[in-house]
Amino acid sequence: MVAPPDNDVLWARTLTYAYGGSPALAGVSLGARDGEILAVTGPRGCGKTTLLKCLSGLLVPDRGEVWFNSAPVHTLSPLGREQLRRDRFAWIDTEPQLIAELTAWENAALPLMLRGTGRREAKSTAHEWLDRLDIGECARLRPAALPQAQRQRVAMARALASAPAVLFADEPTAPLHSTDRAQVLRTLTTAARSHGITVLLATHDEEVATLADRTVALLDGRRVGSPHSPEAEGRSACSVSA
Ligand SMILES: Nc1ncnc2c1ncn2[C@@H]1O[C@H](COP(=O)(O)OP(=O)(O)OP(=O)(O)O)[C@@H](O)[C@H]1O
Repeated sequence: MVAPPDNDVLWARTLTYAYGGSPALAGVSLGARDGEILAVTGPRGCGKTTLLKCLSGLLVPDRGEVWFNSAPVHTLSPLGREQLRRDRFAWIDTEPQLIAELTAWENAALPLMLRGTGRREAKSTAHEWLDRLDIGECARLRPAALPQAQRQRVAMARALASAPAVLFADEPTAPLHSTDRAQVLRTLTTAARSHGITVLLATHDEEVATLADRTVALLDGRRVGSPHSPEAEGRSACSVSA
């Protein structure tokens, strides 16, 4: 078995995935370093979402491996993957997925409380992040009372409040107005950098990708414009062994 490089928080080798026989990923390898913002780019349907789902344990690849902090993800049980997602990962979807019955701060605090953080501490952390994302005044409102751009900020606050090791963001600013997009993205990337959060950012927008440290481009489920194996990405210091 090939061991992942030490300085990669997330590492994947030759990921292959098909939906009912229709291929979505065909042998994608990559590594994400600790605290890095890595953009996954490519046209619609090229496999960005599927790649993020395989990396985060939402999907199990048909073939290939995923490692998080040098531990295999692809061999974990469904419960093990669920715990990993709850305790170490966060996800921001294109459409904000909030709980309608909860207020903005309760939504943002929920992942922390699910991990066992006390209500008072979770509330205070949630309020801090809502303030940082300029929606502090919406803290007591329910999602239905907020425009979509504000709901997406609540979803971002929820993801960041849980201080994940890895944040998966799937076209997170697509629903935002273009004037809002740059500011929200900058807030997101600045917050991730200052907290050492690794971000996997799927986007078809080249401008969004410029905020990342590095880009992995996909086309038809394959990597393009770069080596196909993470071993070939110039990381001789983290040599792998058979
Ligand atoms: N649940 C599904 N069932 C069947 N096919 C799917 C499913 N999800 C994605 N696909 C197909 O798999 C391929 C890759 O889709 P994926 O959503 O990963 O790409 P993407 O780059 O994220 O696209 P987009 O930018 O539109 O979200 C596409 O051909 C898509 O139609």
